[in-house]
Amino acid sequence: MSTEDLIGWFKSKNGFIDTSSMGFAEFPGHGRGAVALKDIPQGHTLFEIPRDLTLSTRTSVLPSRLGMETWKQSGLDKGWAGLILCMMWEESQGSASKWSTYLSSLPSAFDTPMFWPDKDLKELSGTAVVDKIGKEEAERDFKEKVVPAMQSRADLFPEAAHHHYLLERYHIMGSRILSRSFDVEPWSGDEEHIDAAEDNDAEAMDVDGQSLDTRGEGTVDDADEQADDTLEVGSVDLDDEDTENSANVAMVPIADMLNARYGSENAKLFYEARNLRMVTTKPIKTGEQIWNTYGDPPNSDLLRRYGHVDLVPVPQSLGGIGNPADIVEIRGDLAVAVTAVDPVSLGERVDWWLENADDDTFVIGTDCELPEELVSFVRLLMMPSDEWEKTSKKGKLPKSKVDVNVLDVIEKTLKRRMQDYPDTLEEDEKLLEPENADSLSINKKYAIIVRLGEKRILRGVLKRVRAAKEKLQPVPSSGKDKKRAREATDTHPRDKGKKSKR
Ligand SMILES: C[S@@+](CC[C@H](N)C(=O)[O-])C[C@H]1O[C@@H](n2cnc3c(N)ncnc32)[C@H](O)[C@@H]1O
Repeated sequence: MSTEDLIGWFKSKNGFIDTSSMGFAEFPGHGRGAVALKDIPQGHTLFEIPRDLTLSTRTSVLPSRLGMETWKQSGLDKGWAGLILCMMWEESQGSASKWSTYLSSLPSAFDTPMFWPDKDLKELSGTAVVDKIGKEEAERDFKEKVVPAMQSRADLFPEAAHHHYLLERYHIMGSRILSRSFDVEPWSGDEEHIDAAEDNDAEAMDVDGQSLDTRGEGTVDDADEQADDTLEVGSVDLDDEDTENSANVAMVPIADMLNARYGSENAKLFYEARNLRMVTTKPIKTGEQIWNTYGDPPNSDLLRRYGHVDLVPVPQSLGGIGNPADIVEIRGDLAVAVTAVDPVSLGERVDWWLENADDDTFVIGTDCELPEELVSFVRLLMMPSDEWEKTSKKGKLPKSKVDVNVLDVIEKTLKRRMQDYPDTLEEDEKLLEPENADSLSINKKYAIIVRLGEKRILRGVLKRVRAAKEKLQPVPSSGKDKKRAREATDTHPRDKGKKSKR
């Protein structure tokens, strides 16, 4: 499907696109993307998509054909199963579907870990990607929600169209949603606002208090101020329980052809009553790529959802090149495993924490700062029994104050976390050196980039923890003193607490 055919279809369905300002081109390594055909000022409308041209469970007629009761009973109103079924069904309608041209323009092959062989997936061991791929959950939804709904209505899903409803197609549609959908909330403006927009199409619409001409230059001074009115590609990772948000997940033709790179956004999609509007948020020079934002996620999420990673300049301590949005996740149970408290009390403390803090994973970013919650959690695990009793009664989380013993447990936790990766940081750095990197497959290279980003954060935070420990407890110079210092660090706070009580 050529881009011209897609644009022709878009215009025929009342979409607007300023083809004098923007075009589409292949960008090596990025696939297709949008390009400025002339200098474009900030606040310029690049294109507008009528809301009824977005494809969601709200706009497809399938849910009403199936009957809303059956739709809900089958669980198709939760998660992505409903939208996937709509997309498969619309595709099966051929040219009778409003979205036929659009659907045939979408990719059917993906580089995401969902489709990686086990050998490549092993390269991601220890990273935040592995547990979030969701292949089994998708297959369960297919079996439990989609197949029974289809079997109940042979009139809507005839045997002859069987090939549109294979598990393989289900995964492809799921990946299209993962990498290209937007979270499109219904218009929440009051009736008056909608009427005004209906009455006078040429009237400037108000977006977050700022006026934008309907088709031309506007006054988007600060995109950040407008964040609430803007949409990001792939902004929804759905909880299976979430009914309301499921209906918001929408495929948005043309808007999903823009690429994104960390900190590069120069255009954004804005909500309006009847349309979604892509507006430049910065001046763009002729020949430059027009970038949307995917919300600047860490490389682990970029790889999982979109199949690529971002590499931009970062401080030397983080390797000089990487993704500033990278994170490393520390599961609370690692801290529990390295804390020597009696198991009964430990279990009670963990349950109490989960009830009161609702956080079983701690996230560290590229600033390599210790999360306050992790410090608070470790303090909770380590506090003497009498203090624990008081804390549990008060229902207040411990202060995130560090001492040598808390830092010691955190250091052990971080070291333990580092062991989740089969290879060391130094081995990974070596693999990415130019003389070795060329022989790596793209999957392996991306996996190394993701795990190295996480490991460098761990190294950074470990360095900080050790420095803080040293500051609190300077290492004495004589060998004898060193031994004593080691013993003091290793002393468990419960013992310390008992000692101070005596
Ligand atoms: C919303 S689509 C954008 C349009 C897409 N390039 C196409 O050819 O249709 C998202 C996909 O574009 C590609 N992409 C976007 N930004 C990229 C980047 N910075 N580097 C590499 N690939 C990128 C990835 O394959 C991603 O899954």
